[in-house]
Amino acid sequence: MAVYTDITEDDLIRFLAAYDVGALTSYKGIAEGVENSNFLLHTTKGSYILTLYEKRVNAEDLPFFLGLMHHLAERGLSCPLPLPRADGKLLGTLSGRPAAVITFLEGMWLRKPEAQHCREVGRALASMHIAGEGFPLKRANALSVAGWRPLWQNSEARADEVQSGLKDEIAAELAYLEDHWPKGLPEGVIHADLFPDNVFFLGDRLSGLIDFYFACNDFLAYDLAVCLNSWCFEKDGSYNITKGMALLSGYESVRRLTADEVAALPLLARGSALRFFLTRLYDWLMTPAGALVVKKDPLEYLTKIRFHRAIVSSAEYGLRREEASA
Ligand SMILES: Nc1ncnc2c1ncn2[C@@H]1O[C@H](COP(=O)(O)OP(=O)(O)OP(=O)(O)O)[C@@H](O)[C@H]1O
Ligand SMILES: N[C@@H](CCO)C(=O)O
Repeated sequence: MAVYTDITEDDLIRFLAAYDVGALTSYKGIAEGVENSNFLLHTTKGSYILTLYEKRVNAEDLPFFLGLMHHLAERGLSCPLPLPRADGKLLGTLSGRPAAVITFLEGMWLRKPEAQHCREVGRALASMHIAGEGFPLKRANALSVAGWRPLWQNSEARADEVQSGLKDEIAAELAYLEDHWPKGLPEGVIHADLFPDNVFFLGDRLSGLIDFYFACNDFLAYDLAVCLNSWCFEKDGSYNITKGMALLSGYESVRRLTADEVAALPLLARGSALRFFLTRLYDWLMTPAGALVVKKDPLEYLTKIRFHRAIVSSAEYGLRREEASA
């Protein structure tokens, strides 16, 4: 359960006095997520999410994340909105953490997504890329290729505790990606963490996207690679090409990939798999015993790195186009 910072009822009531949300009737910690502390609030006016921003969120980046949610919502994308305080600010402080109250998005995330859901996610991702155009703030991707080596250096010495041989394999993978990382692909605002637990559905209809706290400016196709990794593999580690085809064709029904993006997809997928491997490995090794969070398995992403390493052409992902075999 991701509640790193606890709150008291008295502090919460004082904090909520700055918002137009009515009186608090109940609240509870949310047993999901690994990054921030989240609470579900019920008040006399409705339901809200309270988020306390934790370790990986730099307070200076919060105006980017919160402003982006407004920008996307104004352009018709379904996502939660941070509520303004009486002083007009979107952020306050609670239990010593930056904190925001966010509108509650109806829906559930899918534990077992199918191909039709992958198609919906592809469409929503491309729509987000288009809706993000014109957003004036910028934020570099701290977890792209330049950020991987410092992350790796924190866990490298203990990597073989998780699996023998890991230290050498990841060192070689990282060096390869640093040397071959693509340049000059189309860029824009990306979500960067659009896993199934960040996409809500009502029945089979996608109802919205949440958790914009890794959003940044980077290659648009990198975002698609994150989704290929998080939506199109089965629990046994196998790639599901039907889901891959659905995701890619859903994306391309809204925004067509350029030939360069198609050619770069295997590398981007490798890089994205390494990024999640590295943050998971770090958390696996460094999260103190007893923390109220379910740690995620880094080895799931080692399997994906190996899969992408063997890919020769994006056609193998199910991208049915001439350029895919270029
Ligand atoms: N706006 C919202 N409306 C409804 N539920 C929400 C909303 N925001 C968060 N939640 C609930 O809180 C859970 C955790 O939220 P979120 O994914 O933002 O946390 P996180 O710690 O940043 O997670 P992650 O591990 O995905 O980075 C979600 O799975 C969902 O159940
Ligand atoms: N979506 C990430 C957690 C948030 O960074 C993962 O599954 O590793």
